[in-house]
Amino acid sequence: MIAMVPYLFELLDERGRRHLRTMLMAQAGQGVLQGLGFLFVVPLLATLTEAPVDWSRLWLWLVAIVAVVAAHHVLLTRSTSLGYLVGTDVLTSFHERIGNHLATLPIGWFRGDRTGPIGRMLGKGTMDVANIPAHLLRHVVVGLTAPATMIVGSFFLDWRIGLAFAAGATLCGLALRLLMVVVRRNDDAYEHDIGATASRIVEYARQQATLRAYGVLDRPELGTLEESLVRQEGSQSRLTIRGAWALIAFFGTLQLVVTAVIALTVALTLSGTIALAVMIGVLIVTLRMLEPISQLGELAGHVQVNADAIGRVRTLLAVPPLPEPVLPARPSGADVELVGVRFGYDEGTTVIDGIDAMIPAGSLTAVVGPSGSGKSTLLRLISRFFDVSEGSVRIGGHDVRDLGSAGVSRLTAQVFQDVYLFEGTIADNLRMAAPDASDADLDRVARIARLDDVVGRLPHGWDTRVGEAGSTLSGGEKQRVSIARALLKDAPVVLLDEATSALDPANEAAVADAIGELARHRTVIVVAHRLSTVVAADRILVIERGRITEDGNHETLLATGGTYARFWNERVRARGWQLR
Ligand SMILES: Nc1ncnc2c1ncn2[C@@H]1O[C@H](COP(=O)(O)OP(=O)(O)OP(=O)(O)O)[C@@H](O)[C@H]1O
Repeated sequence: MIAMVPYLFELLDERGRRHLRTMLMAQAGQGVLQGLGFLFVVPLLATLTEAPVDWSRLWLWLVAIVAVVAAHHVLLTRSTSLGYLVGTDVLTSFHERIGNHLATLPIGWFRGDRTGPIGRMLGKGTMDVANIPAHLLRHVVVGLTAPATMIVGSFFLDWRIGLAFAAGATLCGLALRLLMVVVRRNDDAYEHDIGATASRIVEYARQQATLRAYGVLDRPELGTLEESLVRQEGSQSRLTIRGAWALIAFFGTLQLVVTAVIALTVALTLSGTIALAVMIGVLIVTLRMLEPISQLGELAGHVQVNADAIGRVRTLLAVPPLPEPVLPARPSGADVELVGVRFGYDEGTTVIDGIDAMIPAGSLTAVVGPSGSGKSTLLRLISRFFDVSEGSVRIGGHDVRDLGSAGVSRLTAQVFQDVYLFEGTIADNLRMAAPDASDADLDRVARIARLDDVVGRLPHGWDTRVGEAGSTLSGGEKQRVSIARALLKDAPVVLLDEATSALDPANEAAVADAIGELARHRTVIVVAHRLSTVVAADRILVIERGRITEDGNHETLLATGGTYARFWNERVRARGWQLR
């Protein structure tokens, strides 16, 4: 239970840590004072029942009790306000830390099934963690320190009663531990199922068009959304039922311990071992001890659920980021060199199988090859979305690992197959690449990327909102926005993954012109699917099964009569057929 405290320290910044430290000390003080307050009742009662009554001693104990109660209230006020403060610290620092960390993770980490759990972690997860210092920790610390003080104090009353308390506390501690283990196991399963359901719901909402196009409501190979919901309900009811049984076991143990202590105290009184006043005092202490311990039991489930949320945040923060150089290298030029590059997404698999190529600055290189041969993967390695398993990717004479992520990002601009536009206006989407770009800059790149006629046609021009993921624009229009964005970034190396989907002739011509413009003063490497792009390239690399099998320009490769010639002939045939 208390193990989560070091994790909170670990996750907070210096200011938050200071607040947490003071809060914990105030809460521990509160617990000790609560325990002492009840213990002081015993000598008070003993003094009262003496004949004659020693008034000065009686006053002394009364004053001691009043002082303890007053000090307890001061600490209670302080720790409560600090609890809210630390809760706010947690909320503010968490989103920042998680966000910063996500930005450093390899792109490969972001799989589709991670959207649900990340969303839940950033929403409910951070609220759960903030709840620990704001509400729960006080009950945990007081629930432990108050009984501990009473147990230590009870040894001064009578060692047998002290021993009985200590044995009872051990039993209750074990029952509490069992309760937390039960909650943790079942909560892990519940969180897993709820995260999976959240991912499915996101997919279900996003992919409605595809699902309806195929006349299906769901993807049966992943199990239906309904099945996910049923699984989630199942794990939720298991968590509730098993948690309730463990709680009943805890309270049963507590009642047993209390009954045993009361029976022992009465027996000791009847045998004349302890005085009647001590018995009454012990009974008061025993019954008062019940309150913080019961509260601890009732909250144990919540504490465990919230501690699990900390665990998940820690697991995320422990995912190693892409290594960054201490002193990033400075590139000279914009040529791209691949030296013995090997790579596989998963252990034991090979997608890129030893590629060597020198791509000079300012050239346009087309990469062609069968589907799945590794073309897009090559662009991802040049962008350093992943690190190579062997060999080296070099830009401007330096390994991308020595340039660092920021360096590679400055040097490269990407235009991907699946263009993703962010909710906002067309202008916002372009200014992502250059926040300070003027309206004139936007107009300039729009003309080059043939985006100007799209902007001119839309009712709100640059201020037209593109909808979530650019849903209000056509595929060709989105590509033009994406090319304009890359132009605005003005990076010396442009990596372009041409969409495989066919564009209408107007869009195709516009995109081809835009690529030509892009290539004017830049190193452009394009995974090409269109004849117009391939034929315009200075050089063509044919990739098959992760290797370069042909390397040359259009005429020489066509003359070779190999894979490229087949690719060319097939496309020409397909095009001719289309036109007829
Ligand atoms: N994120 C990923 N995780 C695991 N495997 C992947 C991932 N992305 C691609 N692959 C696999 O790597 C291989 C090469 O994929 P890649 O996308 O580079 O091919 P491609 O030549 O660009 O294909 P296409 O022309 O169809 O886009 C394929 O077998 C693919 O299944």
